[in-house]
Amino acid sequence: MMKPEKETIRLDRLSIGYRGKDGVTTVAGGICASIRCGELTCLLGANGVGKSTLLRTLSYFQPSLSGSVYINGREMSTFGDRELARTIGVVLTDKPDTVNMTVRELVCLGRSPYTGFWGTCSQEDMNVVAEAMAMVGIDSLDSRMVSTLSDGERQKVMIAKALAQQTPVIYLDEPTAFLDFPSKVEIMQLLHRISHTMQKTVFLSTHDLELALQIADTVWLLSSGGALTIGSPEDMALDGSLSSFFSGRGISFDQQTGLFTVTADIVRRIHISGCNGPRMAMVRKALHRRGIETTDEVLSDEISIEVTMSAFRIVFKDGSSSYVSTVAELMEFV
Ligand SMILES: Nc1ncnc2c1ncn2[C@@H]1O[C@H](COP(=O)(O)OP(=O)(O)OP(=O)(O)O)[C@@H](O)[C@H]1O
Repeated sequence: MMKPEKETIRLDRLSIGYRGKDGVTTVAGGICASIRCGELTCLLGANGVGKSTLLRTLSYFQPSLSGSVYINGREMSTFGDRELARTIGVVLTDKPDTVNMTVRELVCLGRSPYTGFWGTCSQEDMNVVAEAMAMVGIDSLDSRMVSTLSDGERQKVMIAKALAQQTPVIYLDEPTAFLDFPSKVEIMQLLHRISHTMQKTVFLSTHDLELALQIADTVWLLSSGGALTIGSPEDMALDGSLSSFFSGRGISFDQQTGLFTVTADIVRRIHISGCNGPRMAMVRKALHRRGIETTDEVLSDEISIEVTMSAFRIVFKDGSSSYVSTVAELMEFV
């Protein structure tokens, strides 16, 4: 069976960066990649690697140094302003200048590529705005002034504005920055839902690594120097791309759990036995934080720990033992 063609955006030997009076600074060069519709794609990379530069170049806010960007097979530079505004919606993290208006008025601005010179919204435009606000779940904020919104609420409003723009492509620069964890999850799930249910091409940059690895369909890892690795989070976990990308930065990637752990210098080893499960896992986690690795081997010169169904037992070097009920109490003996 033929796979459906999903490529919307194609980067062909794209070089991004800046031209200044002192010459050209290339942030990343020779990028060949594509972004697909009906998927959420997340761009990850350390501070300063060029995520915003790439997003600005793809949004046509800044010129590329060389190479091309194709949207549905057509070179981006051949699009007129209005046509581009009907094709790409961009959500930036900066607070909008337009705070002195209501939420509905701001979302209505998303209709500007379709409205006339005076920007007057028709009934049909208002229906699109209402639909966008409902999709994002902000109907109740309708007449609130934008300046009174929380960061999370404002982010949703900006996403609703992009939806009201009815573009097949949406780019977002760090949409989860400054949000509390549940709001980050909500925004990422919302964007995932939008990409899948509306068949949109959603591409965003983020520093929320674990969230991106759980929610993104495809991940782009951009390294300093401009090297780009692309794949599904699972394939990247299996082929070692994630481990090597983050190696040596105080975190390591656990292929079994698919999670990152803070790397600790191991200074001791302790024997642990008993029921495997969450209680054992939490003891291991607390020990790891203290630089202690657990082993099945009984070590004569160390205490050992037994995890039972209801308690933690510490066996001291002289053979005596004590029971405690919490991990914190256990750590006091370690
Ligand atoms: N206007 C500019 N002129 C020259 N260099 C710039 C300009 N804007 C950014 N840079 C440089 O380009 C590089 C990439 O910056 P960019 O903002 O794209 O990184 P980023 O990955 O988005 O970083 P962060 O995660 O910190 O937001 C950095 O070295 C930055 O200093």
